[in-house]
Order: sequence, then C-alpha cells, then structure tokens
Amino acid sequence: MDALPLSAAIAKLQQHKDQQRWSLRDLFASSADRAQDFSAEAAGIYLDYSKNLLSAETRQLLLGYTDTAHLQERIQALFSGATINNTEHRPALHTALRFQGAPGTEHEQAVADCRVQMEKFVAQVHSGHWTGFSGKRIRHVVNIGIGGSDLGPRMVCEALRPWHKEGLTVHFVANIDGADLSDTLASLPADETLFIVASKSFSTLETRQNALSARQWVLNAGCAESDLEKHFVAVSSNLVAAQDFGIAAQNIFPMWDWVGGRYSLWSAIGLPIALACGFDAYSDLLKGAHAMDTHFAEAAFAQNLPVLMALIHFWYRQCWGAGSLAVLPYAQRLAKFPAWLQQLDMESLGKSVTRDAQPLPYPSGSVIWGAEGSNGQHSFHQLLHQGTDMIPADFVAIKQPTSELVEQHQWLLSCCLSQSQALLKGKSLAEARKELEASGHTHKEVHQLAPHKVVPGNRPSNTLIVEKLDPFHLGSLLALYEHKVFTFGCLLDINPFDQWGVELGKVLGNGVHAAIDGEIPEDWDGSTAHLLKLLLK
Ligand SMILES: O=P(O)(O)OC[C@H]1O[C@](O)(CO)[C@@H](O)[C@@H]1O
Repeated sequence: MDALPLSAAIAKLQQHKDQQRWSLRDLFASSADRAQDFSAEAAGIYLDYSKNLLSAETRQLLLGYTDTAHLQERIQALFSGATINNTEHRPALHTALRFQGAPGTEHEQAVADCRVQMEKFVAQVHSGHWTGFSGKRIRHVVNIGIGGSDLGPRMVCEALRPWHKEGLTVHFVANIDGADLSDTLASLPADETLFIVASKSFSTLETRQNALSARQWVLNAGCAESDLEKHFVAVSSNLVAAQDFGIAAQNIFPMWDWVGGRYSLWSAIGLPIALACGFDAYSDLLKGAHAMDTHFAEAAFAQNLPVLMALIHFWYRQCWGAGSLAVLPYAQRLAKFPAWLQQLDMESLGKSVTRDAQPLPYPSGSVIWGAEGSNGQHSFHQLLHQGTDMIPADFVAIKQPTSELVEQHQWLLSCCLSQSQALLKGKSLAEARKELEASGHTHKEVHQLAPHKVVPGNRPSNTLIVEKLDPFHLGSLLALYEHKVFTFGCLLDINPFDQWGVELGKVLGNGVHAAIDGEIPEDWDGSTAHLLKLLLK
C-alpha cells in the first residue's frame, strides 16, 4: 500500500489537533455523560477512554483513518490465514491456537491434536505416573526458554497463583547469565525435576546453552543417559534440532511457523501454565482469548476495544509526539505484564519501513514501560505527574479482590482511580497558592513554594476494568493487547510479525564470542575492540 494516503490522513489529524486548545477538565464539563459515551465493554473487560484528549469529532476522524489503512480487510486477512507476515511468507494464526468447538481447518486440527498430547502429559505428571530417574514423581518443572518462549508463560503462571497445583512448582530460566540457571537449580532435587526446553527455532543461544548445562546437571546427579528422556521435553517447530539435542521424539510438543514467538503462549509454549495451574485453567485462558478474538473480528470499530485503544495510542504517537506509553496494572500478580507487553508491542512495532519496504514517513511504535501499582506511585509516577513530557497511561484495575484482604483491595482500587484522576485534574498555581495560604505559610513562602506544587494535569489515560484475575479474563486481556498491537501495525502499514532487527545482534554476538579465543578482527570499531581487551585482561 502507498504510504502517502496515510501520511495525508495523519496530516489532517494533526491539523485537527493543532486547531484547538485541549482541556480534559473542559471536555468533562461540557458533557455530563462523557464517561459513558467514551467507553466500551467486551469479554469481561470494560474500557473507559473518557480521560483522553479527544472529542467526538476526533473519534470520528480516527475511525475514518481505519478506512484509509484498510483495517477491515487486514483483520479479515489475519483471521483467514492469509500470508500477512509478508517478509517471512507466513500467516499469523495465533487466533487458531484458541479456537473453540470442533476443529474446522487443518491448522485447528493440528492444534487439537497438540492439546490432546498436552493434556495427557499434564495428567501423567500430576498423577505421579511420570517419574524421574530414581523412580520418584516430578515435583519441579523448569521452563528453559527466552523471549516469547518465556515471558508469556512466566507472566501467566505468576498471575494465576491461586490456581497452582499443590506439590508441583514451576520455575523459569531465560538468561544466558549462568546465575539464572544455577540459582534456580541450587535447591532442586535433580531426580524430581523435569525440564521443558521451549524454543520455536531450537537455535536460540540462551536456550541451547541453558539446556546443555541442565542436561549436564541431571547427568552429574546420577542419571543415566538412557534415563534423560524422563527429565527433558521440548516445545519446538524444529523437530530435527530438538531430536539432535537428545530429546525423545515422543517428548516433543509441536509448534508451527504460523505462530509468532511473542504470540505463542497459547500453543504448547503454554505447557508450564497447564502444569502449574491445571489443564482446565489453561483451557479457560484460551476461552477468554477466543471471546476477545470474536469481539475483535465482529464488533463495529466504534465499540471495538482493541481498535479504540490502538487508535488512541496512534493519535498520541502521531499528533502529540508521545514517545512512550506507561502500562500500570494495579495487581501484584500482574507485575510481569509490562515485560510481556514490551516484547509484544516493541518487537512488533519497532520498524522503519512499510510493508512494501518504503521508508516510514511517520513515527513507528513507541516505548512501552510500566510496573505494578501501587508500587510505581512511589517511584516513577512523579515524572508522569510533573515531568515535562506528556506520557499517556493505561491503568488496569481488577474488580474482584485478588486476596482475602478485601479492605486492602479497596485501597488498591482507590490508588488506581486517584492516580488517573490526579493526572486529569492536576493542580493549578492558584490552587497551590490557596492551599499554602490556608496552611499558614508566609507570603514569601507561598510565592516560592507554589510553583513547585503545581501539577499540570490534562494528562491522558485509559482505564481497563477486568472483572476478575482468573484464567478466562486474563486470556481476554492478553488477546486485547495482541489485537491492539496488530491494529497499530495496520495503522502504520508495517509488518508487525517479523523482527529482523534482533538478528543483527545475534550474528555479531557470535563474532564477539569467536574473538574471545581468537583474533580481534581489524575492521571492528575501536570501542568494541578496546572493551573486549579490558574484559579479557
Ligand atoms: O523460541 P525461540 O525460537 O527460542 O525464540 C525466542 C525469542 O527470540 C526472538 O526470536 C528474538 O529475540 C523472539 O522473537 C522469540 O520469542
């Protein structure tokens, strides 16, 4: 697609933005039902987007932009399995991973078969029929994987802690830093530990090295080579490499090239979830995601949660110069949600050319960052409130208490709502002065202190209310963000399913490693050569 119509449409949006003075206080004052008007709901998730710097006219213009970007056709292409990952010549069919009912396509049939294999395996481990080399049942599972083969299952397992099965603990190791693996293994009994080597490609440096070390650790503990299959299973689309590594064919769970790594937690990459929380919980996660898929595919764009969220983020990125988005889940168990979203969003949208390889004439994706509330309030929220940049934020609140400490949940929700309220309202100089005068400060003190107490306000946010932090609603929340990111990619006319930029670092990493025992090539930059010499001294 020619990027020019998109650039022209963005210029129109920019004009609309530049022509008026935007005040959240005024927008609320001029419309009594703004909160209702600027909200939508689907699959157990309520989106309030009223605290955004946009009017009904802005919304119309943004919705109009979806035609220019051919969004409807793109969504159809996604669901129908068209080759939308055009640089790798593949479909992106993560939605097929969470199909419900009877399998209707070849892809769904493969998924159904894999689910049967997973369910059988989980039952064997839970029942104690799967034993380690000493005949004892498995009590620890260590997932070795990185990126999409780690972040999703790790985050979900932490989010669903109340579903964890007794007697089985799931651990995650990702980093090439040996401390990750050795700290994890330090307290584990090798004969009761099972490893999942999770790697779509089965060629990822970190995963291969960690898996090799884990293999040695099991052997050192007295396991015979012939018993290794009791301790290693794999999830991969590269069956040959997994078998070459020494994983028995029957212990390999399939993955397919039509599933991107960052969209893979719904596949057998989700095995740690099924082991930690049970297969029913894993199935409910898929159901929640499927409910959001249906909403995304069928709802009118004006009511469509992923589309609305993508349009709003796009508006700030293109017309307001917002370089980052803060994601603030008010739930301790969602502490890893921002890290999962970082890969999903930044690996997908960090591109500089359009689908047709033309230089992108407008900004691409932005920085995604954040942490769990209320902790973030006591660290980086200061910058959100008084820093010079406007940083839009997504607040995620969970309606039902996540623990028996119900009163604390009420405080948690109060913290969440009051933060977005403070971002909206701010505090004017006059308000700051009045406050200081009322507390007995001298005229001089008021004059000096008041500017420090001014909070600009007028800072936008979305609030998502998730009914409950359970498998179904978590599935729905994650699929919402997946589709938001896909939509953003369509609005930019980029391919959100490849990640060529990551490859360069991998290739250079091999070169640096080779230089440790060999010669430093002459064409290296001076800094890298000097640093390596210092490190090797
Ligand atoms: O599952 P694999 O093939 O080991 O890849 C791990 C991760 O590495 C990446 O390719 C890039 O670092 C991610 O996209 C992927 O999720």
